[in-house]
Order: sequence, then C-alpha cells, then structure tokens
Amino acid sequence: MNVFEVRGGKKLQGEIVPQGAKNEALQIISAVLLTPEEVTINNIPDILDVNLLIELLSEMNVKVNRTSRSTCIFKADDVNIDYLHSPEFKKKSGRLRGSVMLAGAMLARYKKAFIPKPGGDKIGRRRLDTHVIGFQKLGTQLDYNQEDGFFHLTAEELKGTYMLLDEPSVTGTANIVMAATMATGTTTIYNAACEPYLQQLCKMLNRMGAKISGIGSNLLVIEGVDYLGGTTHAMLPDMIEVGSFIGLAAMTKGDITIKNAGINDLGIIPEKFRQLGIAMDFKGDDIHIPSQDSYTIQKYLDGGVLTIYDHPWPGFTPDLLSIVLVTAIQAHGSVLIHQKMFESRLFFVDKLIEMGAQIILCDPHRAVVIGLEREHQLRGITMSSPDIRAGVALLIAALSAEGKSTIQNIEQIDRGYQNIDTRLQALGADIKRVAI
Ligand SMILES: CC(=O)N[C@H]1[C@@H](OP(=O)(O)OP(=O)(O)OC[C@H]2O[C@@H](n3ccc(=O)[nH]c3=O)[C@H](O)[C@@H]2O)O[C@H](CO)[C@@H](O)[C@@H]1O
Ligand SMILES: C=C(OP(=O)(O)O)C(=O)O
Repeated sequence: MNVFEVRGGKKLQGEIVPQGAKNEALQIISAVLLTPEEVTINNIPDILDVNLLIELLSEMNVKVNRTSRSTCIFKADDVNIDYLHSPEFKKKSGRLRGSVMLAGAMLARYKKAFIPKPGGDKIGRRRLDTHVIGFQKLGTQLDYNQEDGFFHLTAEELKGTYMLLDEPSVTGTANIVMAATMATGTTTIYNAACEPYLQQLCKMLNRMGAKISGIGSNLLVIEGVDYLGGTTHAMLPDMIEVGSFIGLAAMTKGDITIKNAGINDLGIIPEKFRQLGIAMDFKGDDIHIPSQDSYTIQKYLDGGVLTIYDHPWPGFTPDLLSIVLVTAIQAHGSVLIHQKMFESRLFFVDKLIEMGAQIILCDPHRAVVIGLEREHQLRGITMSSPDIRAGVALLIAALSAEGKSTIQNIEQIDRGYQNIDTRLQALGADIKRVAI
C-alpha cells in the first residue's frame, strides 16, 4: 500500500497538460464492443479505472493492442459473452463505475448482458434505475438473480421507442444510446444527459455508422442501423483535471499554465472559479493562472452569499464541488457549497477543519466555507482519501499547508488522476509516493 507524503507551502510554477478525460474514456472504451472492426483510441488516460476496463475487455477476448500508454487498438471480433457472467468479471467490474456501460453495447450487439453491482466512488446512493428502465423500454427482459447477484438482461429484438428519462443520468444515457444504435426503428431520449463525454460518444458512434441527432442537447434521436464499423477517436482533455489544477494554483499561490485545456468544452467551469475570485487568462487553448496573493469570492447582485451547486450539464459538474470547496478555504469571503446529487461527498470536510479551515457542515449536502484570507495557513495532518475528488481536494489542501501531511488510500486518487505525484513534482511540489 502507498501513501503520499507532502510537505506543503511551496508556490507551484510551470506548465501542466491535462490527461484525456476519465469519464469519456469509460464510455468510449465500452463502445468498442459495438463492432467487430478495429477501433483506435487516442489520448487514453493511464489511470486505474480505465486500465481495469481495458483489462476486462481483454478478458472478454477482445483483442487489445496498446501501442503506447495513451493509444490502444481494440478489435471485438470474437467476444466471450460468458465471461460477463463469471465471478472474475463480477469482482473486477465491482471496482469501477464505468463497467456498467458494457451492458448497453452488449445488448446492442448480442441482445444479452449481465450487470453486477457496479463500483465507483462511495459518494452516496447510485441507482441504476434509469439504465434498466431505458433498456426495458427498448424491449429488454430483466431478471435479477438473488443467488449470483447479477441483473440478467436479454432481448429478442431491441425496438426503438420514445422515452423520457427519470433523470439525466450520465452513464445511463450512454448505456441507452449504445443499446439503441442498432435497434429497429427510431429511439427518442428526452431528458438525456449531454456532458461533453456524451457528445464525444455520440460523435464517435456516428463515425462508426450510427445515426444520432440532437448531440449536445437533452433530446437525442437515434435511428437504428444494422451495423457499426471501426473508427478512430481521441479523448478530450479531462475537464475535472483542468478544474482541479485551477484550484491547485489558487491555493498554492502558484503560477500555472494548463496547456491544451480544451477551453471550448469546459462550459461553466472557468466561470465558477472566477466567482471565487481566481484570475485566469485564456491564451489560445491554454489557461494561465497567475500567482495571486489574495482572491475574493463574489457576492450576488443583492449582496447575498454566493452558492455554488451542482447541476446536470451545462450546469456545474458535481465532480468539481470538492475542489471548489477546498479552494474557497483561503479566499476572502464566504461561499455555500451545495452538493445536490450525492449525499456522502462532503464528509471529508472534517479533515479540512482539523487542518484549520473554517467550514460549517450544515447537513450532508451543504457546507459553508468562511475564507481564511491567508491570515493563517492550514496545518499538515494525516488523512485518508475517501473518494477520487475529495482525495485530490485533500491533496491540494496538503500542498498549501504548513508542514507535513500524509495521505492514505491514494488508490482512490490513482483511479482518476494519471501519475499525479510526478506531474506535481514537475511544478515544484514536494510530494512523495511512499510504500508502507
Ligand atoms: C463514470 C462516470 O461517468 N461517472 C460520473 C457519472 O456517474 P453516474 O452516471 O453514475 O451518475 P448519474 O448521472 O447517474 O447520477 C449521479 C447521482 O446524481 C443523482 N442525480 C442525477 C441527475 C439529476 O438530475 N439529479 C440527481 O440527483 C442521481 O440520482 C445519482 O445518485 O455522472 C456523475 C454525475 O455527473 C459524476 O459524478 C460521475 O463522475
Ligand atoms: C464519481 C466519480 O467517478 P465514478 O463515477 O467513476 O465513481 C468521479 O469521477 O468523480
């Protein structure tokens, strides 16, 4: 087991390139099952969750040729469907959320899929109802087997239909879109999620021969086709990494340039950090965050305290709220952080409070951060990373703190951030990965 040992207080400086997007990669890599032809994927993030999904495909007998850490050629011309019903699949897929999206592709191509209880961050209830109801509307029979703990999904034929999703689930929409690509007739999905992850998936599917319109909106229309072929795809820069680096720069008084940040696909993200008072300039596709001694949280026009809350795209992603929260610690002013989607994602503030932050956890969904205005620094402590984003938020706190911090359970961070220790070292951070 490894921990991060961090000696904080250093001003970080330099350039950093975001990895390919984790949540996009999980959708895109699942989609390779839709065709027997070669699919080449570039800008793959070299992170635990993605590597595990690639391993699962390889164990399903998909030919996997990883020509470099960031490029992989897949060929799913002889898939072993039964592997999806094995204890090994159950165990491994339970370690990541993304594995649930193998089901949509399997249903489209083989009219058969198995879904064990998926893994992913333990950040609250994470139901699969939207996925399953969508599959059922397309004509899938569902049988939950108490003994093996799998949902068994089978269909004689998938038939296009109209559906209004209960909620714009990200992985749910991806799953239903994939299932509908080769259904008979037209599928209309209203209240669809429309994150750049999904836009990228739909564009890739269209290149493979699918007929999807409405991309980028919450109304997707999918005309079923008989066959999908091979293609090439490259992931966008990871917008959650970009947001994390903006927060990191502000908290460490750093002067950081995020290279090739994919600004056109960041939506409201830069604006939310600007509301915290963080200056940034866009130069081409790079974001430069200059060193700032202080930053002041905006108030509403009527003088009210700012609230930053999550909302389905194009609202603010829930995956950056922990980062916004930690970034507000050293600001002037106060902000209410309202995590609407997940009920267990804010408990990590206990650690920040122990480090000296002024935070009031009002309830599991809401926390008020009262900025310290850099009047005193956080203190280094030993802490454990509860989930990917809280883990990075704690890491940012540690890098800004006085003295030594130890962060345990860093596998959580490694699930989503590629070689974060070495990339931060290149910015001047004192961080070591230590085996214990
Ligand atoms: C692998 C992957 O892509 N994971 C992302 C995906 O997870 P995932 O696709 O699992 O998340 P969902 O979009 O299904 O929803 C997440 C949670 O939010 C709740 N919910 C969702 C929509 C809504 O309008 N209201 C609401 O309360 C759901 O009930 C659920 O508990 O999307 C989440 C929400 O952006 C992100 O945090 C995850 O990083
Ligand atoms: C919640 C997240 O991931 P997952 O859905 O894979 O658990 C995340 O990326 O912040």
